[in-house]
Amino acid sequence: MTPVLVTEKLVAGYGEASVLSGISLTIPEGRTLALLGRNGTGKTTFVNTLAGVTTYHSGSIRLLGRDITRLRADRRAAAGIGWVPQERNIFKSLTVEENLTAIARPGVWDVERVYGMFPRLKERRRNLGNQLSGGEQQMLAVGRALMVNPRLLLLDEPTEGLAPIIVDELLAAIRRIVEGEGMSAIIIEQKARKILPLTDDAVILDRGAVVFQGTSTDLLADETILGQHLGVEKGARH
Ligand SMILES: Nc1ncnc2c1ncn2[C@@H]1O[C@H](COP(=O)(O)OP(=O)(O)OP(=O)(O)O)[C@@H](O)[C@H]1O
Repeated sequence: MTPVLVTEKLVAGYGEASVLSGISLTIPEGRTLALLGRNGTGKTTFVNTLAGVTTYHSGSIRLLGRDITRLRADRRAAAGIGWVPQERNIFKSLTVEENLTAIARPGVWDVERVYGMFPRLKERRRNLGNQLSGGEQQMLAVGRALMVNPRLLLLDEPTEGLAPIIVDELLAAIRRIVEGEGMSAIIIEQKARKILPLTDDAVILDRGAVVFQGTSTDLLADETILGQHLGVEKGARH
C-alpha cells in the first residue's frame, strides 16, 4: 500500500538558514508518529515544512504517492494535510459552528461527528472563538482540521499550556481519532510518556536530524534513550 507520507532528505528552514538537515521519514497508512525532541530541535519546523510554510531548500515530500514538495500551503490542505499549528489559528470572531463549517470539505467528518468527538464544542456551538477556554480552543482547532477530511493530521503540541484534566480529555479524544478512526497523524508532544502509549511509531529529532526512529513501545521501554535525548527520568510522569 502507498504510504501516506514519505519525505526524502528534506532540508528546509527560514530564509537561507537550514533547520532540517535531511529528514527521511515514512508514515504508512493508518499509523501515527510521535515526534519528540528537546526544545529547538526542529519539530515544529518539520511539521510546518509539511504544511508548506517554511523555506524549502532540497529533498522531497510525497503525500499518498503525490509529490507535494512545491505545492502552496492552501493546496496542501486540499491534497489532504490537516494542520493544527502551535498557535491554534481559530477564527476568534466566528462562532464555534462557523469555525467548523468555514473550511469544511466533504467526507466522513462533518459537524455532528466532530461534536460527537468533542461534546464540549456542541455545548459551546454558538459561542465566539474568543469566548472559549484554552482547552476548548484546542478542541476546536482539532475539530476544524478534521472538517477538511485530511489523510494526514499534523498536531503541534496539542496539550501545551492546558490544565491536566483537559490534557487527559484531549488525549482521550486524540486516541479515539487515531485508533478508532484509523487516522494517520504526526503528533508533536513534550510529554513523551503521555503520547507514546497513543502512537505506533516514534522519532526523536536533535539539531534538525533524526537520532531515534522505532516503535513507540520500544522507545517507552528504553530508559537510556529517553534520558539521553529527552531528559525523561525513570518513573517520571512526563
Ligand atoms: N520563524 C523562524 N525564523 C528563524 N528561525 C526560526 C523560526 N522558527 C524557529 N526557528 C529556529 O529553528 C530552530 C528549530 O525550531 P523549532 O521551533 O522547529 O523547534 P522545536 O523542536 O519545535 O522546539 P519547541 O519545542 O521549542 O517548539 C530553532 O533554532 C529556532 O530558533
